[in-house]
Amino acid sequence: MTSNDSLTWADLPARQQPVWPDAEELRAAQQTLSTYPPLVFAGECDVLRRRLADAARGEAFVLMGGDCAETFASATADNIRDRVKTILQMAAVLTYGSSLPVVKIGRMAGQYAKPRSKDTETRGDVELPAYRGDMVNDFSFDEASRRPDPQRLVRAYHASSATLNLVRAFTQGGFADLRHVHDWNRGFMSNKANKRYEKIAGDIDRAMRFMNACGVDFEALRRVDVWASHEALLLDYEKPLTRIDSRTGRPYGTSGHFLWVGERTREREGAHLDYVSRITNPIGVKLGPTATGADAVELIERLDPEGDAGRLTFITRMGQDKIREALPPILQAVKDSGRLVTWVCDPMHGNTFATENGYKTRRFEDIVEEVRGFFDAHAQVGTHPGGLHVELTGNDVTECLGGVMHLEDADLERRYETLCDPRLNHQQSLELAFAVAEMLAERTGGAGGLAGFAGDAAGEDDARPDAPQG
Ligand SMILES: O=C[C@H](O)[C@H](O)COP(=O)(O)O
Ligand SMILES: C=C(OP(=O)(O)O)C(=O)O
Ligand SMILES: [Mn+2]
Repeated sequence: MTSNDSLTWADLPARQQPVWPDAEELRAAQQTLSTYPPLVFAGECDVLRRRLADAARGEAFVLMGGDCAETFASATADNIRDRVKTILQMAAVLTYGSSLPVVKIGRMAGQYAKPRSKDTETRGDVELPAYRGDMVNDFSFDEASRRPDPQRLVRAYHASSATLNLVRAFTQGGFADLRHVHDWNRGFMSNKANKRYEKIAGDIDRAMRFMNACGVDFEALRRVDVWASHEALLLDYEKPLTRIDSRTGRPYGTSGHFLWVGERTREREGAHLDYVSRITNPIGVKLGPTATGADAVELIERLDPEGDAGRLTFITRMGQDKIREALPPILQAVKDSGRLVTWVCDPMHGNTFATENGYKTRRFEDIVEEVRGFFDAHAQVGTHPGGLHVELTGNDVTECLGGVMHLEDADLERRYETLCDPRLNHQQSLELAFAVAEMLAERTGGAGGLAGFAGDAAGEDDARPDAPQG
């Protein structure tokens, strides 16, 4: 990777950017970032692009998950480990159910900036700038905390670097080896979902011991790839971290392997689409219910002109009440264009609402219903449901309603810790993986173990609101 001195950027309008109070402070922070080493490397991004191409063809399934908004304070070893473990557990369940490789991507090591519905927040008679993520300002509700501070761009780099270092240590050092499938469940509060997980882990363990006895070499399992992704929202952060790959002379965003453009910043003439059109990473664009088939085809022509499978992922976030109408025509238009993209379902962002007691939340059952609508839409059109994008944590928070614990409005205040959107807790994340594994198994013919898996579920968890049809 070489410096980005040769890169020039068009001066285009960018939505959702903070108003930095001091231009000189911003310039200094960007200068600092431009001297720092890349967080990820071009060759790694290329490998991920090939994995995403597998998912586009229906030969792999993507699991992307992590906080809505990472915070500097929560970038602790325990939190990062528990999030990685949750993703590994979900991936094991999905692989078990579908017999497909799962491409594991964290919403992690860079997810520090947020688009907001309103520029300001009012409490009582005080109005202050909205919290835009730790990369911009602090959540505390006072004037000094909410002032955008460019030094936070530099802190975000260091927090991302430390997070990525730990993720790499966990996943390359043997911790993510499938032979530790039981260990990932340790330390979590005992609940129905992880009891169910234990059964699958037992099956996987037995299969591994059988294969070991047959002389299969498991060394390759020691290393697992967990990639880093975030929304490429703050261009003042992304641009100084964009570098030229010395092998190919092409620019890569080096703040994360996979970068996406959000629903609020995907306007045609804006700086965000222009930015991702210039980098070589695999990229995503969120598509909400107002997107049309023509929009999708236009995005493909602009962002993947070379027709490079795995380059472009559409992350659809329609809402469970809209997906069955909104998604099929988009899938059909893309199919008719003859182009291949990776389709990923974000069942979170179209299903957010506020409770009477004032919490922003989502219902677990709505989330499952949107994924079901996603699978049905793909079955109807004959395209591949390529993956799942969720906001989750490994902690036992109470932010989303429902699930086997039947969390209700009154439970939310117990552990509502997110600074932006409500996340699935550990148990709800596993439950979702079970539900999606079944949808995948129906599609792929599934693993031999799936019949028992569905049977177990019906017998043990008949109280589950999303009880799978055995
Ligand atoms: O994750 C993103 C949120 O949905 C987005 O930031 C909007 O949140 P808000 O409506 O609370 O501003
Ligand atoms: C803001 C987000 O999503 P969207 O752009 O789909 O609203 C998000 O992923 O946190
Ligand atoms: Mn969010």
